[in-house]
Amino acid sequence: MLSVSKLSAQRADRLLFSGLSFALHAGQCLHLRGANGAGKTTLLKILAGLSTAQDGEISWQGRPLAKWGDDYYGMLHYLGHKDGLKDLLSPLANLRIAADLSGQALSEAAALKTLAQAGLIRQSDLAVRVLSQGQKKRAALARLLAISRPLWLLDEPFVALDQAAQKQLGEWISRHNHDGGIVILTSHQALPDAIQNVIELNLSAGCSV
Ligand SMILES: Nc1ncnc2c1ncn2[C@@H]1O[C@H](COP(=O)(O)OP(=O)(O)OP(=O)(O)O)[C@@H](O)[C@H]1O
Repeated sequence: MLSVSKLSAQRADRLLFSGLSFALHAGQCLHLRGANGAGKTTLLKILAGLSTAQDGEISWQGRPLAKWGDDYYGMLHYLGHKDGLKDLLSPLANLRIAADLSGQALSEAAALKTLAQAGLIRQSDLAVRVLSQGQKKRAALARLLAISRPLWLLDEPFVALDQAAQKQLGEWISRHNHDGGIVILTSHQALPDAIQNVIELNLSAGCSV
């Protein structure tokens, strides 16, 4: 379970949100909504342990993040606006290195199978720098399948994806929820139908779900 209690964030001289509280249980998906600049990315980064809140507490599995230390990073995938890929390496090499770094070694055959699921089999050996935006996004998203982690924090994951890839990502998220994983995502567009029982949190409007 991920629980957030009375969280507040200020950036520059602007209070983005305060008193933000919610709890997410295994299998739930939270859709963060709100106008440009409302603080969605800021909140995701705070939840990922990459940025600090002014006030409040976040706990994972009943334990405050401060007590988790670096072990917390092994619980989550954070996919931000930057895809986190090495431009000179191939999607295959990127995926295998990411898996190695996470301590979940991935054979070449398993990595290729994942890239096939991501629709990238023909591009698996090309340098990432020559891929299209959508293909780069697919290469980044392939990590979700290849490296098992319970918490997915996804910032605008559908941007740059074509209809088929959006539908497929919706199915991955649905399956992750079905397997007990938690997903928090931002999206300015409606979510694919496959994602069920979505909780919405509008940062422009309120602070609790
Ligand atoms: N390090 C920072 N220094 C100053 N201001 C910041 C910083 N980080 C974020 N902000 C400001 O905080 C506000 C919230 O930014 P954030 O990226 O969280 O918004 P968002 O809801 O994700 O927006 P969008 O829908 O446009 O992606 C913005 O006004 C942004 O300029």
